[in-house]
Amino acid sequence: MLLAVDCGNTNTVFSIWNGTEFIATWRTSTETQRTADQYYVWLSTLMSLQKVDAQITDMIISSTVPRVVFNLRVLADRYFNTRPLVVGRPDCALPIDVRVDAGTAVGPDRLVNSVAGYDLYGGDLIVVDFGTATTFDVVDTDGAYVGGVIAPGVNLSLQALHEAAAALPHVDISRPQTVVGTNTVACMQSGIFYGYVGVIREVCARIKAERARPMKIIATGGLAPLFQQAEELFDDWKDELTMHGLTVIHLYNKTERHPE
Ligand SMILES: Nc1ncnc2c1ncn2[C@@H]1O[C@H](COP(=O)(O)OP(=O)(O)O)[C@@H](O)[C@H]1O
Ligand SMILES: CC(C)(COP(=O)(O)O)[C@@H](O)C(=O)NCCC(=O)O
Ligand SMILES: [K+]
Repeated sequence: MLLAVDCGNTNTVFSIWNGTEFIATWRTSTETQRTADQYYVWLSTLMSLQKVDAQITDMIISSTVPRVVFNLRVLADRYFNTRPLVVGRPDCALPIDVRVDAGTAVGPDRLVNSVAGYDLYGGDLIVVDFGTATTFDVVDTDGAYVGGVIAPGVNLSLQALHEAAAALPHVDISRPQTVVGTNTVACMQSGIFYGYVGVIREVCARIKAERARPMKIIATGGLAPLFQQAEELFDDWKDELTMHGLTVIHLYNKTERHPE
């Protein structure tokens, strides 16, 4: 079975794919100090607690944090006796083209999202991912990643307000009842929530205008449903989009290529 690892700047998600479906998904905070042995203790404990009987034979990693890749490689080698595919490295082929300025190291999560989006929805897409940063990935008609937009993440924006202004508390994102807040928390929530609705609308409208064609907007990340339920901003949203992309890339490398 395949262990797919999606490491973002805030959280790292591990999912086990049996070839047809994900049989387990676990999330831990991303920490550059965590060793292979620590990952394994955590993972094997959860597997036995939830009675997940999986023989891991393959591993694929997407990481926006380069420093964690070394320890994940050691995890693969020491505990699963396999050499992991690492998205973005030359030996991990992608089923799509990447058409950006020379020398640009595109975030692997964005490439994986583009692969997943193209596989599920076809070309001409905008994939919006609510992570530490909010990213907009533009997928061409033929599935190529052709660039996008990086905006500060929703929680990052709330945290920045709190850290920079002595009188502003830490607050969680939610949709305020009214745009005009009558207390500090409601004012902050309104600024972030409706500000973000504006960011999403404006960025997507400008991408569509710039590319002069109809495009589907697909969202992923924990905060996608909050925005979708409130404002109908997306054509669809999919929780496990990045994980799906990892399975597609793994299969592509297993079947389409014969590297050795
Ligand atoms: N369902 C949710 N409700 C509220 N906040 C969420 C939810 N899912 C994720 N978040 C927050 O969004 C931020 C980014 O989450 P995540 O998708 O894990 O980012 P990354 O992929 O960059 O690690 C984190 O601060 C996390 O706490
Ligand atoms: C934009 C990102 C920080 C988003 O990461 P995340 O929010 O998933 O942790 C990541 O994709 C990244 O580091 N990108 C490199 C620059 C680029 O994609 O062009
Ligand atoms: K992400």
